[in-house]
Amino acid sequence: RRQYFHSEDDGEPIEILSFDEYRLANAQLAGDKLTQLVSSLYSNYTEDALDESDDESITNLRASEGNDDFRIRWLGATTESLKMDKMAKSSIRAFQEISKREKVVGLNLAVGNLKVPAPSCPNARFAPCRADYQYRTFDGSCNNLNNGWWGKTETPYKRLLPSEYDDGVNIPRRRGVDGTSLPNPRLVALKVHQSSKIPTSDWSVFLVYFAQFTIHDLAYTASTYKTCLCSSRDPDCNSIPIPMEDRVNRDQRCLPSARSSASVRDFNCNLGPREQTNLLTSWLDLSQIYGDSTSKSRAFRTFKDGLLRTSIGYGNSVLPPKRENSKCPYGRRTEQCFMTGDARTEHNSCSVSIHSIWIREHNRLARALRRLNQRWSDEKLYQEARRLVIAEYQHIIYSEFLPVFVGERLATDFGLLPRENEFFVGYDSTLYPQISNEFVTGAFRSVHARVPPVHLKADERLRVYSDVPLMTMSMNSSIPYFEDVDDSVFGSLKQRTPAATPAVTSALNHHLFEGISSSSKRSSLPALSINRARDHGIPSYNKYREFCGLLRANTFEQLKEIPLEIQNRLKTVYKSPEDIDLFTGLVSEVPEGEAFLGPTAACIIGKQFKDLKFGDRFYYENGAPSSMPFTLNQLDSIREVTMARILCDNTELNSIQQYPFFVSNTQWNPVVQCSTLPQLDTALWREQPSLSS
Ligand code: HEM
Repeated sequence: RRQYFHSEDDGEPIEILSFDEYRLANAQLAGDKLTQLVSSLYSNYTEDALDESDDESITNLRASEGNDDFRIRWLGATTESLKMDKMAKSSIRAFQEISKREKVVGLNLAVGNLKVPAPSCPNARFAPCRADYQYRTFDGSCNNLNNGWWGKTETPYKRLLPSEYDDGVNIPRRRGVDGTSLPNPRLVALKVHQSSKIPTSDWSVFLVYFAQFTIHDLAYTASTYKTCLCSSRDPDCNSIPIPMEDRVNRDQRCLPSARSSASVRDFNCNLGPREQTNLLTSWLDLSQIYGDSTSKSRAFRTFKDGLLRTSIGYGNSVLPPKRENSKCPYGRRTEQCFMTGDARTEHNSCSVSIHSIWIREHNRLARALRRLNQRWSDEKLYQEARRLVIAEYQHIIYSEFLPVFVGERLATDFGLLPRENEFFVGYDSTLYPQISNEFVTGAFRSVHARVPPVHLKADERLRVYSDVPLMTMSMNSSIPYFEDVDDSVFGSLKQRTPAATPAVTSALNHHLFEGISSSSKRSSLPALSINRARDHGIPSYNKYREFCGLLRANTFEQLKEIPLEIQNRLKTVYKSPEDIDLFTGLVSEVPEGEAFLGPTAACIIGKQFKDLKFGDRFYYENGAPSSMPFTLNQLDSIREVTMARILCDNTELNSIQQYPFFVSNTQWNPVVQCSTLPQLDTALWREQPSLSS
């Protein structure tokens, strides 16, 4: 049985009873009495939560940002996510109140079958779905016709393992197995994630930025939207004190960090410990391009011939539309920036370019469809081009990206590889498709350890002409207007990623946000990631080893997937393998065979992409009538599309290596002429005249 500590009473660990165990132990409360008690208390608290008028954070948010939804999103909070935060915190307070009243210290009412009473239950406010609507909704709702909110924006993450908060429900994980404090996250960043000279690999840096592009489609964790000073006692602040050993940060007292916003467990009204909200849709649906609400999607459209809005950047390159009359998210130069479905796109020039390439692909296909189907309306052209671009993107994810990222063996075991012919028949409407908390706070973040310190730039003939330090090419929204961003993608095709080690490059480990943050002098990305997972109550790495079929280690020596030298580094900060933080453990592993990531990260990611394939009614290979399938001929043609072809069709490249996720070599990844690569046969989308016309 797990042991927890009460927030007010840091002394003795207490045992947590599940709801059913509690019922058994307290016969006088058997039956409905306890449920009634919860309901009445909960209603008191949530009535408060639903009253928006006194909601300070929502008012502040609107006051500071006006009605600029794009900027508000960038800040990591929305009106909905802040409302949910309030409601979830009310439910946590109700648990604490009940546990106090019943004088059962540590009773975990969060475990069991207690329900949020209507009307507070989010599902009670959710409109029914239309089964006959043939396209994906923008906010991801109604993909699953029985559970319309699954995969929708602003819904909770799921978990692979139960949360472990310090008090069982809310306070960040902060103690190890022996009850003493876990190591300071910044100390772990210094001792384990210290950068050193790292060998390179055959994977290209393009793989790293394609991964980032994917996460900008899948997950963005809602924040409590607090400005945290080092002296702040706000429970939403969870800043990291500076350890004595930290010479870089002698001029500041902490690395400020606000907690992620709280969420209830799900929309079916089940109560539970604190969860976190994903602001984005769970689906692989290019929501970062098309927007994740109907209103946002409209801001990206020209409403003519199905085209997306664009702007022209340096060297005549086609970029996302410009942001008018609004503050830019990042930058030392903030006079010009643009508008995307996910403002994190503006993180660096490589992701700006990848983003623009998919917008160009949409417009390329919309024009081709228009040539074939003169009578199609703007709406039809837009939706059909959107459906087709999402299909190409999903095909690249499942046929090229995942076999490299998680390895061919795991991709096969999880059933991720596309079929060679015929339709896919595995759609499972009972599969819960939410992004998992572990995927976003641990596994996908492990790519931070593969970001190189400098970035190559190359011309369209793939000739490298300069290298740029990471921090110069990132966090500057105006870059696309004074340099050709596509050169960053060309450079990334030529550049090798650092090999898999726990080292995180100095720009991210020691100089994050330097010169651009108003609340701190600088920060540390691995320290923030470790701290974030504790904020989310994510259990230790060792438990995920077991979850993924690896040995749960009793000693550091049993961590066979981690090299001896790294085991020794881990021992300098952790007292037990049971305490190792998820991010730190994942990046310490050596990848198996051909995989880019270690076995535990690959397992968490493989499982997620399985859910996103088998649980997505609109998955491009799905042949069921309810998915509005492509014809088999169209599907075969989509299966010909490759990452290389997309890059050729939408940039100035005339030649490229066959597999862009690897740097080129003469044996199995030669540079080939674009014209030799297979191409989508758009003629298959010519609408046949119906018999009646
Ligand atoms: C190139 C430089 C990069 C910078 C400066 C950067 C910076 C950041 C920052 C500041 C956070 C939030 C940390 C927190 O407070 O929890 C974050 C989160 C994250 N980053 Fe990066 N990152 C970079 C590259 C990447 C890449 C290449 C990937 C590829 C997969 C990636 C994946 C993620 C993920 C999955 C999260 C969590 C997102 C969320 O929970 O909303 N990042 N990154």
